Amino acid sequence: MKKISEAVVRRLPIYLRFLNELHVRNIQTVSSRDFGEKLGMNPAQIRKDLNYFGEFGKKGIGYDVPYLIEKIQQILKLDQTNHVALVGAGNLGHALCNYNIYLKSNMKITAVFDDFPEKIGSQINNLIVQPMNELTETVQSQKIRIGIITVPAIEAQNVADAFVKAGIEAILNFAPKIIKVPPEIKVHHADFTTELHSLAYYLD
Ligand SMILES: NC(=O)c1ccc[n+]([C@@H]2O[C@H](COP(=O)([O-])OP(=O)(O)OC[C@H]3O[C@@H](n4cnc5c(N)ncnc54)[C@H](O)[C@@H]3O)[C@@H](O)[C@H]2O)c1
Repeated sequence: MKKISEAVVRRLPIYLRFLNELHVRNIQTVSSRDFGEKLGMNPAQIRKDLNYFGEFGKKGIGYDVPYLIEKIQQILKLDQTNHVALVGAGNLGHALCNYNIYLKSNMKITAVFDDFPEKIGSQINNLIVQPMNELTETVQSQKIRIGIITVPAIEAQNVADAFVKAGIEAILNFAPKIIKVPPEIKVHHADFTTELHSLAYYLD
């Protein structure tokens, strides 16, 4: 398969969410024009993105919604179970764990860790906050491959190192700090402040 750019990979979940909305409304087919209109995107871009993975659309008919959902789920590996570990059971960590109920059953935060003694053993929904010395064992026993960092910036690198040591393959980092990891580990930064700052550029 051709090398897929990160921009394409980042658009696929947006397509998937839109397709799931159509599916809930029992809509069976969608043209790339409708697709583009609803998402505020260029239909040619959507066709090009999907064509990287195969000929999913039919000329004059469009895309079969359930089929495309299945295909995008396979491409994104959302047809597999993806357990996620979160480190930092503070304000943001709580909010993300509370969001768990909106995530599909095969992609959920299944373990949460903190190093503050008073937090260890406390409960967030159905998750019990575990001590950091249980990270590696839990990651391995639950086959966790994705880690989320919600600790203060100054601690983010330590947590990233602990994740790497535990065998995590991808990290979503909410701390405003660039973390260094081996090249085979994929990191996404969810940076609230830089998002706001770059939006400010567009203000009159
Ligand atoms: N709260 C927000 O709305 C928000 C938004 C965007 C980004 N962030 C970023 O997310 C991070 C967390 O923010 P918060 O408001 O939840 O902070 P918080 O202080 O409420 O929570 C941080 C938690 O991390 C734990 N912790 C600290 N060092 C640790 C370590 N080495 N190992 C394990 N646990 C450790 C602390 O005990 C605490 O429970 C920060 O980097 C912050 O800048 C927060």
